[in-house]
Amino acid sequence: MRTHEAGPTWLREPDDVNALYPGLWAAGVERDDDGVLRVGGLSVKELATEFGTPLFVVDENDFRSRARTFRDAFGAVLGGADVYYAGKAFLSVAVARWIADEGLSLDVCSGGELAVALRAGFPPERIGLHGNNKSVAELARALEAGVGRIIVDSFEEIERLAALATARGLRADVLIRTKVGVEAHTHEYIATAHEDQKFGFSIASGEAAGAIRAVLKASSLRLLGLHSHIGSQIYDTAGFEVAARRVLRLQAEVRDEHRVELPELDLGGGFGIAYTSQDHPQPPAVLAANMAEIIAHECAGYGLAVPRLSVEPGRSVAGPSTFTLYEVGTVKSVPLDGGHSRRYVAVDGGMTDNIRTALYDADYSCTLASRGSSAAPVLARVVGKHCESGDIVVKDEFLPDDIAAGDLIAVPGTGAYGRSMASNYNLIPRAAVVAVRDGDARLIMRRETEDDMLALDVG
Ligand SMILES: Cc1ncc(COP(=O)(O)O)c(C=O)c1O
Ligand SMILES: N[C@@H](CCCC[NH3+])C(=O)O
Repeated sequence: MRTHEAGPTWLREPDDVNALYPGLWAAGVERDDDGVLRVGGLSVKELATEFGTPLFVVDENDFRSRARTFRDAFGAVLGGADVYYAGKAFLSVAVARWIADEGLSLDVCSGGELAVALRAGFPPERIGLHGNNKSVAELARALEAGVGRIIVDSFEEIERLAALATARGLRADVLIRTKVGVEAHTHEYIATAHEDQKFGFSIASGEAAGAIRAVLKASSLRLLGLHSHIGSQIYDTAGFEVAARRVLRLQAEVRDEHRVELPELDLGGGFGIAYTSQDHPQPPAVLAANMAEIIAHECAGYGLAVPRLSVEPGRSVAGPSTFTLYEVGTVKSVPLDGGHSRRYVAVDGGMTDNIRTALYDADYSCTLASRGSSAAPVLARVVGKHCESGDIVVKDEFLPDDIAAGDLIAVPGTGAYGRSMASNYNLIPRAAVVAVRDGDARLIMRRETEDDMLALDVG
């Protein structure tokens, strides 16, 4: 007897609800003979007991190995391209140290991210500072810290930065963020290259050419190159290719107008990852080879020297390394039309640790993590504990019919834009992050406490 309504077309009823789809989980995740999930040699039951739930569990070896894979894949093309890990995906002092150890550079986009990087002792010359509205204090701090590059995003910022650098007797290295006019295939809120959005200087309108003139005129700024970031969670490489073509055409125009060849080119991040078994991301080596081919071809066509390429992956390094561990509380069966029902499985977190489902209608998957089960699969919706009906973590997943309070559920692919976008809605303390490696678990971000929140309330 089917105990569920028909699922969405992408969701196939699994033969085995205990199966782990390899593309979704960090390399160190496996199930033991009792069906308990283990990561880096530790069971999720031990982790939940020691650190509580909800808990972000990072497989440190997996994170580091993805960082290295990007470094090596891009390091192997065009005479060596640089990889700036985008800290907005997830940044802590420990993560900044992993990134430094693995030989990557770092993209920060706020004073807070810069502060974490500096506290970690991250080499400032390997940091790039982004932001469409950097404050004077943020720009000043970046200059004083010796940040390697500032990616400018507006005419006002060019003036501000030039004045701040002049006042300090410095020359700041800058890239200009362009808007290439590509409609990236992703959710509207995370597409960043169409004309009607806040980031960058439009190439089509001539704004980018104006920004180039302004930077070249400012004696306290040195123009390293152009930058483009078309959006996030993108699988289709066509958008990156169009972006590369448009930016390089502009680069050729710069050479013709100003007689300068810009030495660098940054094509941003945005590489998609798998959130369900239906997602098939491109490996970094393929991304690197495709970009290199287009760049080499366009440069040859324009007679340009090939600039030093850099990219800024965030999600594709951090996302797959981590799962969120939740404890199940209330389970409800909600009757639907046609005699069907949906199982609502409520967990002890939700939209405060994962806003992506509510914000971008994102798909996630999950599994029963604290035991195996031979019960029949039922179509379930995993929801949180917040006062919103949109507080959904996993819209549709098959879970065993005997799922019950006290079970642990794990949601893979939550290392990017989960903890980094966490909130205190409903005054729920933000979740802890634990890094697991070779049988050791280390807290890298502690759980917030009620006292932390009460301390802010000075009324
Ligand atoms: C300028 C810039 N670089 C890099 C990234 C990282 O993107 P992702 O995490 O999709 O790789 C972002 C975020 O979308 C960004 O705005
Ligand atoms: N926060 C977005 C990605 C935006 C990245 C910043 N430009 C997400 O979760 O998918």
